[in-house]
Amino acid sequence: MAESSAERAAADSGTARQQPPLAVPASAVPAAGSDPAAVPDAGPEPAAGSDQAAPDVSRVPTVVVDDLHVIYRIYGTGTGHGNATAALRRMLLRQGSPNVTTVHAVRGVTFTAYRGEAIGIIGSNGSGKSTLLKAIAGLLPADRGRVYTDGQPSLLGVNAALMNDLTGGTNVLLGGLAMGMSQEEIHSRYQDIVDFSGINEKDDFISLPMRTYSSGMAARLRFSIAAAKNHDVLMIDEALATGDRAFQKRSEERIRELRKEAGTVFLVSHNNTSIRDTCDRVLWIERGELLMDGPTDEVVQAYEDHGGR
Ligand SMILES: Nc1ncnc2c1ncn2[C@@H]1O[C@H](COP(=O)(O)OP(=O)(O)OP(=O)(O)O)[C@@H](O)[C@H]1O
Repeated sequence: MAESSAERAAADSGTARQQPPLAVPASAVPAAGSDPAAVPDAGPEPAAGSDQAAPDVSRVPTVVVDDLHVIYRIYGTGTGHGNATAALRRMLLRQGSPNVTTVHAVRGVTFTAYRGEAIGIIGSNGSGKSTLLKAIAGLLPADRGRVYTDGQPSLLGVNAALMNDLTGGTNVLLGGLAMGMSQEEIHSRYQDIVDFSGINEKDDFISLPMRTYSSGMAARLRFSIAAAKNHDVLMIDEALATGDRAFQKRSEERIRELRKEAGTVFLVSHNNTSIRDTCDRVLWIERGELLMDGPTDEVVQAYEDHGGR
């Protein structure tokens, strides 16, 4: 679980602490499962300290990520014996644990996010963007390092769980309750949420079970539910890529509003135009490392110069 109160953390650690300069070890190995061919290239050589400014004490920090490492452990690899029966048999025979493969998905990432910022996270496939968001949301434990957050971050991913057998309308109610809204609040926002999603534009789909929705429709509804509430920290994983252009425009507008309402928004996307339109700061992650952290134009330009799309 992510730890509480970035302010407390910043105070504890004396906010002005020097963040370690970014170092890309020469021995850096691509994380298993990532596609090295898809990595544009090693990217710009990060100048020590140039891309990770010291925390700004004049603004309110909402998320502090300090030398974060996340490692996935995949059990039973190589043997084909990863199921429960095989595990029980091994226990009964008092055999050791099966082979474990590790994937070091996030490697020493450090940054501070502030209230009012919209931060894009870019990088090639398998570079660690979603893993970083999940770790900030407290859904994955840190192997090393720390994450401090202000309030409970809400992760809105294309895989965010709603109940497929329930109607879109019931999911709006459940999603709202899960986010801590009162029944009255949900009822008063219900029509806005449905209209924003555009689910009912062609027919009364909101009365049908979500399993009848296309993946784009489901993603739009998830975004609309999550965006109905003002979040301290809202994290969006690729949601904008799923809707049509009109929905993307509405989402971008809503992200701008959420920013004005003093939250912090993280957006993971492969759509550089969305990132440019929505974010004022961008983190470029490659092979689990933070390669660049700076103003959107500079970072996206560098990413594109190195073949990123
Ligand atoms: N549940 C998991 N178990 C094991 N390895 C995983 C798991 N999820 C992701 N990985 C690995 O961690 C690394 C980072 O994956 P992640 O999904 O964070 O990348 P990403 O940058 O979000 O990718 P994409 O842009 O393709 O969505 C990859 O090498 C991936 O194979």
